[in-house]
Amino acid sequence: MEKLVSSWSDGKILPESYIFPPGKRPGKQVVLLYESVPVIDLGKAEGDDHENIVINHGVPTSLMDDTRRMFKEFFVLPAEEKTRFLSSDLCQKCALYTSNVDYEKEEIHNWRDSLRHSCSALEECVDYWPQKPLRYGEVVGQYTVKVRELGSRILELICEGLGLERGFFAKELSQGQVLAVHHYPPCPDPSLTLGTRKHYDPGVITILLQGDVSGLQVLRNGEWIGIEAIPDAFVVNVGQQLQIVSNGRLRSSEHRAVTNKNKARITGAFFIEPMKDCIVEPAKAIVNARSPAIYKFTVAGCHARISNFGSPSIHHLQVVNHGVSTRLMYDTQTVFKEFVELPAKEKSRLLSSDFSRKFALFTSNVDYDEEEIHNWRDSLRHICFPLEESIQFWPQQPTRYRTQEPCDTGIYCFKEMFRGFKSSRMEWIGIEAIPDALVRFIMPADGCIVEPAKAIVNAQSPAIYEGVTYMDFVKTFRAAYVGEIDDVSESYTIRA
Ligand SMILES: O=C(O)CCC(=O)C(=O)O
Ligand SMILES: [Fe+2]
Repeated sequence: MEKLVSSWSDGKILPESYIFPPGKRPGKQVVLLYESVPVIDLGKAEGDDHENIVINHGVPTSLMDDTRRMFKEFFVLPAEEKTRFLSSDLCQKCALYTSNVDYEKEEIHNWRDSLRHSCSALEECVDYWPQKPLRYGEVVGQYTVKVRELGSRILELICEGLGLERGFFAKELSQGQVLAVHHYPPCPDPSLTLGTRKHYDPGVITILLQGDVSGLQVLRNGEWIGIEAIPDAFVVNVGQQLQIVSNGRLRSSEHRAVTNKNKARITGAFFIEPMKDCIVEPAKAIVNARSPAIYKFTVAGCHARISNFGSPSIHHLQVVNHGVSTRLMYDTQTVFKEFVELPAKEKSRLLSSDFSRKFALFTSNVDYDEEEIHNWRDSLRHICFPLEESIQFWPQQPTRYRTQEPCDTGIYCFKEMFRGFKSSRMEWIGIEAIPDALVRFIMPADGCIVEPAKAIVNAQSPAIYEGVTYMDFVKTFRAAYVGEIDDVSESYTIRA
């Protein structure tokens, strides 16, 4: 067993075995902090998938502080006190190791030491935990009980969101509970190494206590984004086995931890996992003919990677807990309905098959005259962005259609829901209202070049499509629509 980083590092030398290859290093660039990690306020119970920051979580701040103190006191103990826990066998009830348990096999090491112990059932494990500092068992014991309660509440919310019966996760799917305490000593050059290399958490959920030093980063759209350390908050990660159980509706995201030049960072990751041998599979209640299972079952103990039936890409998402009030959604539908019920004369003034207009009411499709068979629908389509400029082109009847007051308007919700897109390249936003359905499109601005994102294209994964201006893309799209060409994406595929 190699020595702990903290027992040999003087903070000045970074051995070669810790230097990651160029493409895997964090580099020197400043990583943006994630501005909008969804915050679950358990006073209000809202959230979404991936990472969430949880506040009002019911774990007393004093207990969080005491726990962090215990972690710190453990790691500053003299080396000989810690030696007896050294082990790379994760089946041990308590193991202290450096980098990873497969230190011997890995080429490059993580700049960290970790203490990992099981927490369930507490009475059975606590005696195996460190005896020093003296209050470790008492304080960390209480902490794990509270975090476990928090985990149960979050899992109940997830049940509700997924439409599963209460208590779905309460038994074997969440009986495994493990705490990993990571110590990242100050590192001579954080740009060259990693504290925790990129990975997905394998379990159901992870409740991470980041403390007061940031370092956690998540991969979003090919870019690493930092999650700010808020001492009183937890970061909750969706694990890969929850991704399976939710049949892909909740997604686990790749993350890593970077090191810090001046400060030691100590974090506590509480993993809620299925019991070994428990069968993990898409929940039967959410799998049906329209939404078939996309994952095979796997046995928890053997779980290494998600086994996937088909393509891992998401084509459609259903969003719940989206922040648009039910009242507002209902009002929106009512306003559409009122529009549809207006006398034909009133609406005929608005008929147009010209999509370049800011507003068009049409039947079937804009190319009605050319198509052989029509769709059984009438549609209203108008631009929504920027709202202030486009709203004047919208229907004047019913009068509420244009209202911008929050809460009793038909359209305000979209402004709320898509606020975030204002600064992006996705400028052209249209909506189509069909009596019973509403479709909102978010599209690039006309001149915008649409191409594979540079950050995800590289030698191993070269671009498979060439870039195209959005305007040209629309022309090809229409040609495919009327059957002049077969497939839009084919037109832009780069041939070897
Ligand atoms: O220490 C951190 O910030 C992340 C730790 C982590 O991702 C893990 O233990 O799975
Ligand atoms: Fe993790």
